[in-house]
Parts: sequence; structure tokens; C-alpha cells
Amino acid sequence: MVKLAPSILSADFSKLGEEVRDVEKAGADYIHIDVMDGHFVPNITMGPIVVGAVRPVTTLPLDVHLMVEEPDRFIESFAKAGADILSVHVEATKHLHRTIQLIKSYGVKAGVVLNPHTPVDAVKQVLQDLDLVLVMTVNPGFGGQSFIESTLPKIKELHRMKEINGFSYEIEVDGGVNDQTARQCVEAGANVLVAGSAIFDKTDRAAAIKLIRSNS
Ligand SMILES: O=C(CO)[C@@H](O)[C@H](O)COP(=O)(O)O
Ligand SMILES: [Fe+2]
Repeated sequence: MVKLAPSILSADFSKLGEEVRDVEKAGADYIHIDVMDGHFVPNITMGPIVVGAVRPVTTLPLDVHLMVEEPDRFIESFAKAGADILSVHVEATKHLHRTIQLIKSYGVKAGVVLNPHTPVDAVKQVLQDLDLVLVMTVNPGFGGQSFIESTLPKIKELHRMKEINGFSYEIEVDGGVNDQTARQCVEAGANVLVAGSAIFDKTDRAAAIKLIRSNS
């Protein structure tokens, strides 16, 4: 069964608690939280304070996507704020293996993210240590962008390597996922779909989630 992770980047921040409760009630599996530092990506969003504010509002796992340079500096504060999954960009950390161990030392699941231009080879040596691999299907920084189809072979490759080696990581896709693009992600091997605008831009979130599920 495919999991859906609504990205609160597209939520109404003036009533964030209500928005999170709404997508939980509508059938979400994870709450995806996009953290941007204005350096790694050309946008600034939320920090550990927002993760801490969302934590008591939902029982769903908080799936925190760190789009920050040198993420090691912030792992402890996000872990203590209540993150369940912390994913770092391979392009933003010099010592990836160390970063993964640091995340796990707080009892948090560790994920690694690949930008559209980054090959699977960049994470090959750490796949056995990962709980999640996130394939960006847009260039990170903003919600509401168009899905980049050329990323699909990487999802297939990650799925193949998982099957061959018996690894246990989840394969998540993020960016431009909607009722038109979900199926090709799932057919390629993804089992977690992040969707921001395709869920939060709709007034009926249950219908939006159902539509993506039925088209995946
Ligand atoms: O990480 C990011 C963007 O950098 C995403 O999580 C977006 O928030 C997804 O938004 P949509 O493309 O689904 O609108
Ligand atoms: Fe994201």
C-alpha cells in the first residue's frame, strides 16, 4: 500500500494545526515538513520550533526534509523537537556516513535525498544504513513545480538495488506529484509519495488523497 505524505509547505500557515489535523483525518500516512535555509535552496521556511509545534497536534510520523547546508548542526534540535524521520541532502553534507549515524544516535530514522541531477551512485555505499531514500522529482526550494520525468530511472535503480540486496529503505518521491504523475512513480518502485499543492490547494483533502491513491 502506497503511503501519502502531505507537504505542509502548501498549507495555510495561519492555521497550521488545523491543516495538519485535516490531512490526518483525510488519510495521510506521514506529515512532510520542508526545512529550507536560504543557502542550500533559494528559500527560507521552517525550523525546529515549527516541528515542535506540529508534534502534539498529530500522531502521524513527522517526515522532516532538511534542505540545509551542513545539516549536522541541526540534527539534535530537530530530533528533540519530535522528528521521526530526518532526511539530509547528499549534496549538502561532507561526511554522509557520519551524518546518518548522528541521526540514528537520537533514535530517529535516517533518510538521504538526491537532487534531480544527482546519480544513485552518490549514495550507493550507505544504502544498507538507510531507512529512506528520497528522490527529488523537482529542483528543491518551492512547492507547485512540474514533475521531472527524467528522474524515474533513478527510482527504478533504487528499487532494483533494494530487491537484489535485501535492503529495507523506503523509496519516497517529492515534487510535482499529483493524480497524473503518481502512477509512474509507484510503477518505478516508490512507496511514499510527497504531495503539497495537489493536496493542500484543494478544499476537500480527503478527496484529493483518494484521487492520488486511486491513480497510483
Ligand atoms: O521539498 C519540496 C520542495 O523543495 C517539496 O516537499 C514540496 O513542498 C512539494 O510540493 P509540490 O510539488 O507537491 O507542490
Ligand atoms: Fe520536501
